[in-house]
Amino acid sequence: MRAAFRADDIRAAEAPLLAADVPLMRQAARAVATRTISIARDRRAAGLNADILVLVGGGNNGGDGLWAAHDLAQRGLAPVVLLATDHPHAEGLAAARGAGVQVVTRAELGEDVAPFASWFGIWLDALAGIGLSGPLRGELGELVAALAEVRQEAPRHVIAVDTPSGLADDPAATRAIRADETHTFGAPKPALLLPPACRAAGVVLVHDLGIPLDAEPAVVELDTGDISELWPRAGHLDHKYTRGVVGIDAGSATYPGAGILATRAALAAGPGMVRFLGDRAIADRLPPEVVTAPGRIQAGLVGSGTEGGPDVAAALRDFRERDIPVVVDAGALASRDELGAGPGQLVLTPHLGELATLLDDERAAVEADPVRYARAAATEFAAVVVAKGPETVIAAPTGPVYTTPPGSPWLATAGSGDVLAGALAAALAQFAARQEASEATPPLAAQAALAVALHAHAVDYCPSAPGPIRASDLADALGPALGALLAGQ
Ligand SMILES: NC(=O)C1=CN([C@@H]2O[C@H](COP(=O)(O)OP(=O)(O)OC[C@H]3O[C@@H](n4cnc5c(N)ncnc54)[C@H](O)[C@@H]3O)[C@@H](O)[C@H]2O)[C@@H](O)CC1
Ligand SMILES: Nc1ncnc2c1ncn2[C@@H]1O[C@H](COP(=O)(O)OP(=O)(O)O)[C@@H](O)[C@H]1O
Ligand SMILES: [K+]
Repeated sequence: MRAAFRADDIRAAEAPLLAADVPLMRQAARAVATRTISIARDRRAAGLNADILVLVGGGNNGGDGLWAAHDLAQRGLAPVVLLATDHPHAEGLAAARGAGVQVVTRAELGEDVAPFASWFGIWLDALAGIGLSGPLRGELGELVAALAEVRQEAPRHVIAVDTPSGLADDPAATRAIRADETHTFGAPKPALLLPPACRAAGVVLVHDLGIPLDAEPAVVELDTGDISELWPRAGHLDHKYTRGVVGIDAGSATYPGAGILATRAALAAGPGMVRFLGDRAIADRLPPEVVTAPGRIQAGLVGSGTEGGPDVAAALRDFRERDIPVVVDAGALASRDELGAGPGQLVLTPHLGELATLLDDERAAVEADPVRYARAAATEFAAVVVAKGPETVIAAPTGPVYTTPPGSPWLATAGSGDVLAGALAAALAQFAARQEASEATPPLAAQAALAVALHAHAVDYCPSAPGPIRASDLADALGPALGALLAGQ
């Protein structure tokens, strides 16, 4: 699990340590310098340009950069500082100069700043961190835009100090120099874990520096370790009804496969029973352990492989009236009258195009800020929204936004969403059963995130991995993937 916190919360958590003269900046700089030395060594060994340019802005983020330059110089390297401010961190600048670091100012370079920066194979981006207020503006904004272009021209290694300058709280911010790695202090910042900004952060390495954070996280990223820890396990005294019963009404004459895939996925993801309550013709094509008789269920799935319509709306209404968690997928998302406040807890699973339709907006606008739209839909429909895309974000009306490490792009295959829908319903049924037994369970959005993480992890268990996968293999792979995680592998 990784949790990201808003800049204000990190600043508040740092304050007592700074008041006690804990040298946070020196520790941050040392971590960056140590990593930079190893990158420089590797690049030199590979015959690549290993000259180091430290981009320095006016706040403490620039201070980190200056102290890193100092540390690098003390350890025998020859970094150059590009000072992009008239108000540099005074102590840091004195230390860097004292260690013999060459300092060039933005003003001296004028129009030549881009060609100058292009001479260097390694950039440390210490222009701005969590002190950023709003989107990058003015000269700093122009500099970042110019350097972002240079960065694309030739392969070079960019290390972002705390954040790629320009990114902090807002995941929709896009003006930044794309980093290969981001060394972030205290805790990740929201933009480092959420799309689309996270694509500019590269690998995010966290140096906690002993900063104690007890605010509510803005973002929680759940991974396979959390599945091992939190996914319900069968206990000695369990029977099939205490392990969770899933009800599925999915598939149609046009798309029968979706009902089959969702059901196979639900079977593989660990519940005590799966009831298929949809089209009889589909039921005849399901594995023998699927129960087709009606009866009690603890979570439902409706809509995969359908185009909506009165029957789908009626199925959704029926599931809701049972007052259980219900996964609302594909065609069922069009049943507007059945969404919104009422009995049962809804988990909507739109891809970004469906999310745009749900909110009567353009797909491009949703792609530019999926988190905001997921939250808006969660609020409008009083639901958990699983906004599916290259990165999937999960939002309830309040509380942290959940996400998972990005999955393999091979997940973008027809039927993959049906598999996810089945896995989600299976997860919700199992957690609901645990809740009935008065056990503590994670919030619904976290339960959904665990299913999303399992879906992505199962790619590795498909027979064709690491190559392209088929959704039916993915459905079956959920079982071995989950089994290995529960066994602690
Ligand atoms: N609080 C601390 O002492 C610690 C802070 N650390 C570093 O300090 C950073 C925070 O430092 P600061 O609060 O001084 O701020 P930053 O250094 O992040 O940013 C301030 C600079 O950005 C400029 N700026 C702000 N908003 C802008 C905008 N919208 N457009 C253009 N320019 C803008 C300001 O004029 C200023 O030059 C962290 O990100 C981290 O790197 C670390 O050294 C660890 C300890
Ligand atoms: N580029 C990508 N990288 C990783 N995962 C992706 C990518 N594109 C799509 N996915 C995932 O694949 C699944 C596709 O679901 P969906 O769009 O509903 O497809 P379908 O309806 O064909 O099953 C979602 O879980 C989504 O997050
Ligand atoms: K930075």
